Amino acid sequence: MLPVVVVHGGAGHIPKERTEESTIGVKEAARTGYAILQRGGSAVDAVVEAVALMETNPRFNAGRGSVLNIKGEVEMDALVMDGRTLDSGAVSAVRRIANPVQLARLVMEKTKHLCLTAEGASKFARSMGVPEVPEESLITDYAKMRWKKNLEPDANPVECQMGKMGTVGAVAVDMDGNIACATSTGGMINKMEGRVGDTPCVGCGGYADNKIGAVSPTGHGEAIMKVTLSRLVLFHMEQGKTPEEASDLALAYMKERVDGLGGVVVVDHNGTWAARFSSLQMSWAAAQQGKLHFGLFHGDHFTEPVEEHT
Ligand SMILES: CC(C)C[C@H](NC(=O)C[C@H](N)C(=O)O)C(=O)O
Repeated sequence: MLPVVVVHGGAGHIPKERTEESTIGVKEAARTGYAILQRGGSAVDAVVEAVALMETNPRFNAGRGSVLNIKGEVEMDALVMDGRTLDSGAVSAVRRIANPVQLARLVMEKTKHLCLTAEGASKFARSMGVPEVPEESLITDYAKMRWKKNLEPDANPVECQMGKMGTVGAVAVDMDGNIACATSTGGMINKMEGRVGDTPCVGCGGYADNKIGAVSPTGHGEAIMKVTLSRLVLFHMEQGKTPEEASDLALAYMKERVDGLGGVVVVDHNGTWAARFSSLQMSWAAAQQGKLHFGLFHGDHFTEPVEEHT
């Protein structure tokens, strides 16, 4: 099986001066995931490490750089799913950890549950030896500025969500044909305390099944949940659609039915991949057969060689 990894860095509007960094970030994540796959690493390893790298990068709305909730705090959601067994692990509204996706993986591998939330998730992190980090280490000046701006009485609710975006996600197929997905986010700007979005909900913020493929989405979480976007894409693939057709059908349905915009990265069990979005832009990158593909706006498809380790 020819390994492949596809990542996204969010479907929200990225201000012009930040697009370059976003593209660099997704390319780096795709390269990291691809190197793991080429060394014979698993699809789960590849998606978790690719996502963890983007969580650490302050340019994305996940881990450090997350958007703030209404109280000015960071509450993060993350999910990982293993398409071999349909096991998944998630954390929601978790605070003061650097890499929620790695904690989600521990939930999958070390507990009999699929999702841990808030304080319970923090306690579990401590019990696993995951270090607690100071809240301030996750908050960037940019996130603080957006938060303040959105608290102003005349703030425009649409504008509110613009400017600082970058939920992150990845899907991969490894050499053995195993498939996985992972997604991580700080959520929506100035969300209510305790708000849980699509990301940690299996079938919404991601799904992976070796028999079909895998999806990681980004977009307005409430809309994604209403249509269970990830599972909807896979449903269309089960009906014989290609990853690209299935993505476009599911995204069009979300737009028509609930007025929601977003994007997805997708792979099928043959290694065919797609990166599609109904929003204005989505930063994405894919690596397969010695080539790195990437883009940001509709119609973009740039390529460059990627190092092959054999
Ligand atoms: C405005 C939207 C398109 C921006 C997008 N947000 C998410 O994906 C948020 C995540 N799905 C949630 O609801 O918690 C982004 O970060 O790029």
